[in-house]
Amino acid sequence: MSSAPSQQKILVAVVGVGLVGSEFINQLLSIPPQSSPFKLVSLTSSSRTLFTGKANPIEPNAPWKSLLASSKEAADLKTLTAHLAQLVGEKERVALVDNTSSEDIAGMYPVWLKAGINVITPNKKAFSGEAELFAKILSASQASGAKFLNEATVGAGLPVIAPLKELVATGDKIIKIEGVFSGTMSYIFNNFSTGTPDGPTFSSVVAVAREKGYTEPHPADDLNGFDVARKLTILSRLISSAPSASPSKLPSLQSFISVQTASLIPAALEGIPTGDEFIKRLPEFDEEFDKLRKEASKENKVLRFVGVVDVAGGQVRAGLEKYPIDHPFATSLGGSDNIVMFHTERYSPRPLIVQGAGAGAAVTAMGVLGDLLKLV
Ligand SMILES: NC(=O)C1=CN([C@@H]2O[C@H](COP(=O)(O)OP(=O)(O)OC[C@H]3O[C@@H](n4cnc5c(N)ncnc54)[C@H](OP(=O)(O)O)[C@@H]3O)[C@@H](O)[C@H]2O)C=CC1
Ligand SMILES: N[C@@H](CC=O)C(=O)O
Ligand code: NA
Repeated sequence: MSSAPSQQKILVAVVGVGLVGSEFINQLLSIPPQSSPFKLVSLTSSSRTLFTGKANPIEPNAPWKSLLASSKEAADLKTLTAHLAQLVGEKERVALVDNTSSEDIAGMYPVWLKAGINVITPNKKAFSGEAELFAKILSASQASGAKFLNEATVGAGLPVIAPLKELVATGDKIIKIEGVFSGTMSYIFNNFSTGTPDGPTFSSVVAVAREKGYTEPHPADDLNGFDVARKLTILSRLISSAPSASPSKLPSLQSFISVQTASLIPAALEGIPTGDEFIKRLPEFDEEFDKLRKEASKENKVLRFVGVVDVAGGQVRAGLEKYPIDHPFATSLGGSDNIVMFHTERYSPRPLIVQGAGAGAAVTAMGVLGDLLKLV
């Protein structure tokens, strides 16, 4: 019996070796080499690049951190692009994994896709930024056939993008998507608002969330709701740009700034430069948040910071809303969980619900590696 012809391995270049990037590399290298469909050929940090070429890929037990740190090649996207484009020219399949949150790297996606390099990423910037960049990404991918996959941009490793693509591609009609999309906001309101009129002060919950590392270094970067607005932009554009999409009432978003976002930053604390000062002054506003909690409790409700893509109503919005104490947003969330409800023609009147950890290196890297496996 003749054995099946061995498949060409996909050559992988990683840009960004921080929290998610390092975990991603470890998960990738933990696939046994004999069964791995990948060869890791390049690593780039903010200062250095290591390019091994396909004959000499980075092996599972290689000390990749020190190899990268001691590389003589300075990080330079032009050179990296040339290296990778040359590999594609040799009829190899190449994937670039962007594990940064950099706008500059996001701006390179059209170039990479045009060159036939697949792009995999948890970085929200390209898909939630200027509409022109997103349009360039779509047309570059269509022209070359190279794919861009971004499951981990919404709900980290939770399946959100993939099921949404499948619902739309199989002809279901999305009526509304609503959810708790921010791990940080989830933690804050799961602890602040439990249905009772009293509880810990808002500022103390935010301070604990910061100590536990759930918030950005400057908590205003979570409380402004922009992270949620970016995730909603990604979902909204996915619905509108799907090949099978029919005209919808959804607004065309110029960027995540176009999302109606109700920031939780008190006006007097707008623009405070440091996280420390912000945390120090936040207690001045505890009474306002306490009033909101009491009002919700009177109605037997809790407060949750949610995002809504209301396709039927033609609205994309992020903000604080009240939910009955027996609603899944009140009963089933713990820690920094995300929850996403898809209300569709088929999933009606009961929605399709996805729930679980929506942040953290292990689950985010899993989402990225899962996307990479979709290329195989
Ligand atoms: N952490 C999480 O739970 C989740 C994260 N994400 C997304 O995953 C991505 C990575 O997040 P995370 O790992 O937590 O963040 P980190 O800050 O830990 O890592 C980002 C890394 O990118 C590097 N970097 C920045 N600019 C460049 C550049 N031009 N070239 C090469 N490397 C660069 C940074 O290097 P340096 O430090 O030297 O600047 C840093 O090591 C982000 O887009 C984030 O939004 C998505 C879902 C959940
Ligand atoms: N800061 C984000 C993490 C991933 O996007 C969150 O709070 O959900
Ligand atoms: Na996801």
